[in-house]
Amino acid sequence: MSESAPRKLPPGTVPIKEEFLVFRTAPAPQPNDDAAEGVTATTTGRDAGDRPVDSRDQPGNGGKKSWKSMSKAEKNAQKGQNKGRRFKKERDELELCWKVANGAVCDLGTECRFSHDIDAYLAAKPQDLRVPSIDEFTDKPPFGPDLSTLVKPHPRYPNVDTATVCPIFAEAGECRYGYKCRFLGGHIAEGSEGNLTLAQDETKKAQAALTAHEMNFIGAENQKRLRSKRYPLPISTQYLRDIAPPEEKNSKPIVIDASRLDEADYVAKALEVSASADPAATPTAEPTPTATEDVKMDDVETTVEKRTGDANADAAKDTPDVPMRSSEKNRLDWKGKTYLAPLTTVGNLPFRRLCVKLGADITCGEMGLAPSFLAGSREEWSLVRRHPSERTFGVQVAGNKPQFLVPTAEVLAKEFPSGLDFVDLNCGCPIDLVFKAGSGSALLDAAGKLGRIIVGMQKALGAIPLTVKLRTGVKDGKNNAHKLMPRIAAEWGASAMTLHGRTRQQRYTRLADWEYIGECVKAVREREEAEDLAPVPIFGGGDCFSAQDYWEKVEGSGVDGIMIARGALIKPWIFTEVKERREWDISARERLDLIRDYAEFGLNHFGSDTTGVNATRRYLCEALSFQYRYVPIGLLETLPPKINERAPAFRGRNELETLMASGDSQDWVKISEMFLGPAPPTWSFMPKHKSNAYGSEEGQG
Ligand SMILES: Cc1cc2nc3c(=O)[nH]c(=O)nc-3n(C[C@H](O)[C@H](O)[C@H](O)COP(=O)(O)O)c2cc1C
Repeated sequence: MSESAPRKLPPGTVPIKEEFLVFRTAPAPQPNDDAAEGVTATTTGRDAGDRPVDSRDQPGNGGKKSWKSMSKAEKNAQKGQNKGRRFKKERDELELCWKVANGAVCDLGTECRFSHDIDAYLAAKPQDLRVPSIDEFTDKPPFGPDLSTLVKPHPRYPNVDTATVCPIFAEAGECRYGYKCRFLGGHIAEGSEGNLTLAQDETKKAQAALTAHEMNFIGAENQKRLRSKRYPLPISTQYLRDIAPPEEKNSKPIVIDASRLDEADYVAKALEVSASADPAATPTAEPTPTATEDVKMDDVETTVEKRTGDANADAAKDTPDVPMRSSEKNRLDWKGKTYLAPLTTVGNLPFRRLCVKLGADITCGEMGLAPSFLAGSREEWSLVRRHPSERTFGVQVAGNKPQFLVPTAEVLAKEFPSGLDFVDLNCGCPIDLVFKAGSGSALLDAAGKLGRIIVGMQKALGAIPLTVKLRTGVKDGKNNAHKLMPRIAAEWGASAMTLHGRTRQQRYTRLADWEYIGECVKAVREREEAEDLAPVPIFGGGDCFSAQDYWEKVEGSGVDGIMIARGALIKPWIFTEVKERREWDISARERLDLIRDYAEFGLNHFGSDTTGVNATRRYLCEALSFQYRYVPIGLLETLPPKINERAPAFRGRNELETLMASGDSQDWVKISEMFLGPAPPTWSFMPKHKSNAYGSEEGQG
């Protein structure tokens, strides 16, 4: 409770009503979004000496050393990312063979290194879980039901809860995790000998082909062909020959060399590509997700014909240096649509699915690295996965030269002619290792190369449109997007552009430059008009945090829409607000219901076995590491809320709301346990940015 209020809040503080403020008014530490995106202090050329006043300077921080009393080395160790964090894969103690787990016979027989004894496995297996319905929750501790007690244990298999519902079975009519599923009681039947068998729901299975199966699987054979450089790349080979300097053109054969993976390797490590911990991307031993490649969504089907190999063949015959016009491709009709920005780690498929449910029209996968795609990396190809609910979906690729990016585009187009609505070229990534390799935002300062990349990728993609995501420039005071963007659209033929209104050097603490975004839109439109070209969609990005903000920025700058990133991470319902042009005072229970949705989507994607449950838990905690930053708008003196304001310590309108505002990573684990059952004793969550790892010294009331 507020003991010393009223006190004047410092400028830049979230205007929380006095009755919700707790004993002190110092704002919470500014969350480090640069670290969350993967940007280090060296990227920005600034030290964290400009760290805002934070609660580590306050007494009562759990016995930890105060910020002021730390040595420089200790401060350095505290700031930025938790680089050493690792997430261990949780497994069952007794490992059951995947074939047997699915009711099949294992050809390896006694040679198989996994158990074939279902009864022994079920006896040793941790007990079933269930995702409680939202009606079982209240606003007061303990908030939800005790998941350690099974509702209706099976008479002979006491670990199996016959009252549970398996989220995968509920959607797909079958569960690919079979006996290994932690929601097994949701899909068992009694065998003739009193044994357990696996149930199937044929009606659901038929429906699921259109609504539930994820799309865009490259397949093991293609990965192998990529790895061994046997994947045919006629369009790229021709294009790279055509753009090669005259002395090289005829002398040596063009080799698309994806074996030079040192760049990709270290970048991938630095980025901690989310899929590396994604059990859905794990190989052969685990179940192959149900039929996917030939699943087509209704509306996608209509475009299939337009995107057949013929378009590719035509592209190959084109004159090499003449860009393919966006008018020759599937047009992107993006006006008035909402766009969830690509987000490494946190913009995974379950999160995108949640945002789609809440109104996001366009979604884009996490950034993947072109050399890793070409090396057939399983993790990279898992980033291409799409849920059928994603109506307009693209994948994002980063790379430093046509030799990587054009072939990657060719493989994408060949493998997923109906599974991708666009491919996005990353020209904005600020991360040191990406930038220093000449990828991401480094391309902003390499116009000639950028042109060759865009023209080549457009050709290789055939009917699939290429879009480009930019920052305003590399260095502060040296914006150059206004010069590049008209060329990207009019000269090189990209089909859409998105512009994050910051330079590479600029940190999130300074606001995006929306006036400059407006100047860039104007420059593009002038050039298009002068050359009688149809306008391509331009989306702006930066700091959008409310419906009011969205529409003011759209109207003020002339963009066709806004690509939302952190706003969606903190409040995924921002898409509903934008569409309905209202600010939503969402209740804590409504928010909890969205967390429940995320848990179910996560189990569907990452898996419902022990490994999948804990991968879901990990990504749920990653999501909560942003969502706790939401200050309920019913607590505010004035609207709209702003993303760059810092929250003073506050309490919610009830205990659940207070819990959801906790910055303590242990509380995020606690929330995950409400839906996923107790975290294993060996499991821990370390957030990406250290300000969170420090725990909730703010004392949320
Ligand atoms: C955690 C995080 C991950 C991001 N990952 C990517 C990415 O993979 N690709 C990309 O182009 N931008 C990425 N970005 C940048 C965002 O897409 C967006 O351009 C930027 O955050 C500005 O928008 P905002 O102010 O709405 O957050 C990331 C940003 C954050 C905070």
